Amino acid sequence: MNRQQLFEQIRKKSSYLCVGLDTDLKKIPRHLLAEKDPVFEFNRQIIDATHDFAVAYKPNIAFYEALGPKGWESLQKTLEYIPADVFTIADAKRGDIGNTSSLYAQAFFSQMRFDSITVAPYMGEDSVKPFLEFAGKWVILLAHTSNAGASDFQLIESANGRKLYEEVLLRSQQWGSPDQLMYVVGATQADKIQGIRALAPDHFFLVPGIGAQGGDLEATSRYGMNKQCGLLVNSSRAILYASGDKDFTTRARAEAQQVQQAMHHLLDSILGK
Ligand SMILES: O=c1ccn([C@@H]2O[C@H](COP(=O)(O)O)[C@@H](O)[C@H]2O)c(=O)[nH]1
Repeated sequence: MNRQQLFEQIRKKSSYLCVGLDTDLKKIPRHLLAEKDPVFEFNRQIIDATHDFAVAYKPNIAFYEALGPKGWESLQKTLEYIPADVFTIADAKRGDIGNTSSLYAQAFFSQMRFDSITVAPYMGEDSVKPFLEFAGKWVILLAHTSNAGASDFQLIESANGRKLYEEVLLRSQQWGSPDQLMYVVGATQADKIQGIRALAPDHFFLVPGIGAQGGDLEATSRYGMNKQCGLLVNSSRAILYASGDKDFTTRARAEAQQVQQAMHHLLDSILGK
């Protein structure tokens, strides 16, 4: 899916919601554990309940890897089940020396056919480039993350006065265009988003941190939106585990719809109808 198509989906659904598929066997409703593949069954029902409010799904790969071969199988089945007009993100945070990165890219883009993958930028250009060589695919580089530890390294200032995350944003723009590169920018420190948008005016941002982490959707949107929206705002636990019982799909749907409604108003008020 290219940038224009992504924007068209955002306009069509009046939503820039990404539902995070962080499917945890300890948290899904008990009755699903009797299914042959409880993880896929949970995801299938969540996708059915939310896809009209979501423009992206983001399985966090850790939740599947942790289950061994069965987890990879559930992931593949989930990916195949996601409707073709919905953007897919492998939240894998990969990145290694070039030849290894090439194989990670092959795994997620050729074998598994995700639209995009999250990549850690800290091994530098040669670790990111192999992902960018896949035509039609997206790299989502970690820039300013939503966790408390983001300040440990990302806020360190170099001699030129730039913080590390600013350096990531500026340098990486020489490696790929806004048609293939997005950035992870956490919603938990909305005060930073305006400055980040100034450094990367045209790129999409994947924004985790609303919902369970308490980030601010309104401030994120007001400071972070560009003329093509430029935001995919993720919520995982708040939607997936809105109920741990048999009504989990109804509650997940209501939660996703509530976020979509807020996004609908924000899109209208920031971008116009
Ligand atoms: O900076 C980051 C980068 C990635 N994540 C991931 O997003 C989701 C958030 O889940 P919630 O349940 O909505 O808090 C999860 O997969 C994280 O690993 C992030 O939170 N922050």
